[in-house]
Amino acid sequence: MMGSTLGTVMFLWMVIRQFFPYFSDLHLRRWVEKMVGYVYPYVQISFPEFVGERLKRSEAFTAIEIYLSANCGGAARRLRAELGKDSSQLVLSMDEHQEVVDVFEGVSFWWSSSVSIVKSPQFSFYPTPEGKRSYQVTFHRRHRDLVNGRYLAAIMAQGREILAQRRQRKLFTNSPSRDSDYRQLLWSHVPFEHPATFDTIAMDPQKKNELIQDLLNFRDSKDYYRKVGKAWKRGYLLYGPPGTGKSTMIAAMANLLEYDVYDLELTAVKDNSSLRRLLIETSSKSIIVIEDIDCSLDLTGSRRKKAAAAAAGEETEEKKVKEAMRERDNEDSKVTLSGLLNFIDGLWSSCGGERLIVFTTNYAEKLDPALVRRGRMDMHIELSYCRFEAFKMLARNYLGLEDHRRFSDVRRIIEEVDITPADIAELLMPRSRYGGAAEADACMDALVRALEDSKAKAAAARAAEAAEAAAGVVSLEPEKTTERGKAAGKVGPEPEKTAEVAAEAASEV
Ligand SMILES: Nc1ncnc2c1ncn2[C@@H]1O[C@H](COP(=O)(O)OP(=O)(O)OP(=O)(O)O)[C@@H](O)[C@H]1O
Ligand SMILES: [Mg+2]
Repeated sequence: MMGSTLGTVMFLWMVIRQFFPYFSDLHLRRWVEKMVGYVYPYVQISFPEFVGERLKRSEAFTAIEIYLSANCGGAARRLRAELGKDSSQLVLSMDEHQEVVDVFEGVSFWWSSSVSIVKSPQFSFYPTPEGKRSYQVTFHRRHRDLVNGRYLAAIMAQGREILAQRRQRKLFTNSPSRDSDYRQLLWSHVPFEHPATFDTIAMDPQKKNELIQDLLNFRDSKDYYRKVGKAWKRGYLLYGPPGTGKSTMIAAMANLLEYDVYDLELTAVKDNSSLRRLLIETSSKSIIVIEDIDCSLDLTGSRRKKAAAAAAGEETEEKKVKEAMRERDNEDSKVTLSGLLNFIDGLWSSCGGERLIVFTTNYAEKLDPALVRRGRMDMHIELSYCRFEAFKMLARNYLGLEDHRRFSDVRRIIEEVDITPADIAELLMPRSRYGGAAEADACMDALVRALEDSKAKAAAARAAEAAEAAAGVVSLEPEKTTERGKAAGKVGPEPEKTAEVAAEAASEV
């Protein structure tokens, strides 16, 4: 039908050109278009692949591509295949110059894809595609309102949803910034494939649940943040000794919320404005991580300089050289505390939204209070040495053990010994591939031995420390020590009595 209409129009066109040769081309075209409008009631909308100056791929184009391949891919004769997530499945989409029909609320829409060859390749910094691809939709003009109101919105919504499911999450890191190259990418990325989940993290179960609830709440409270007028972001501070699972926890958070991870290396950032540029380039649904915040930023720089100046008189040569070297190292990076605070909750931090900012440190007490106050770091999470509940999770995870005869020994010792989950995990890793009960027994025995060892070592270290302290006190304040010795004599059991008790005990044996 469309063909016959077109034929009629072409015929009319030729007739018009013969009879009105004095019409200018422009007049003619306008007039013809008007005439065609009466006869040909169809409207066409075109969606080019690239829009804008930076040749950013149009979101509408991507959504349409996904929508069409999901809804009417079967109708097209020629399809294009790409490897999807995990490289395990093929994603099919309509190839160029194909036409399919989509029916929405009982109305037909003709979709076609086309590619026009770019004639003169212009000089450009960005890689230009070989041709300009676009999708066209044709529909009757009486459905214009439907298209504007519901049809395009439905396509965008469905396209986005499928894209989110299919999305391969990424782990980004910032490249060292250089002045000379404005076009270099700020972040480089690899696929994010860390397998950690909250099920495999050993920590106090109650704290873990609280954290999970907090994260899920955050993800679902877009409207709430809007209502109270806060930017949609949340800060977490993870602190604890090395090997207690801070980095693992970040991976688990990313896996729970399905966010991308931006691992920000502060020492590679030149100054505050580079920091801001990095922030702007992050997408929403992401976690921005700054590991070991106390080491990566000279937060106490000015104070240390003053202290150094005060103590300069007594300083040795060697100390001065060290100080100078550290100053020089820091010169490359001029990110300041106020720059970092602005990064976290300045005006720029609200662009995008749905972002977590996570800091990790081994020493929470070293950080500037301004950095960790509520509102900047909303939650402080301590990851600490392994206690019995956490140990049970590790035993279940690594050895599949719900219970074992050595659990009671572990329970007794582990409360007194500071051992990290990383150390325990290492001890519980089966040595052979097949595992089994004997393997589990061996692992548990090794663990108890290691726990006893470290308990003995800790006791020895404490004794040595006490002895040293006592010696120090003796050498510094001889009189006081003698007094204290006398006092101690009073508190402790009297010498004669002690001998009596010992004799009694010996006779009983
Ligand atoms: N709480 C935990 N639950 C399960 N596994 C853990 C836990 N803590 C540590 N591990 C294991 O120990 C290894 C080291 O942990 P991780 O790198 O997360 O420590 P960290 O706290 O980030 O240390 P650092 O302060 O040195 O960066 C991980 O591979 C992980 O398997
Ligand atoms: Mg770490």
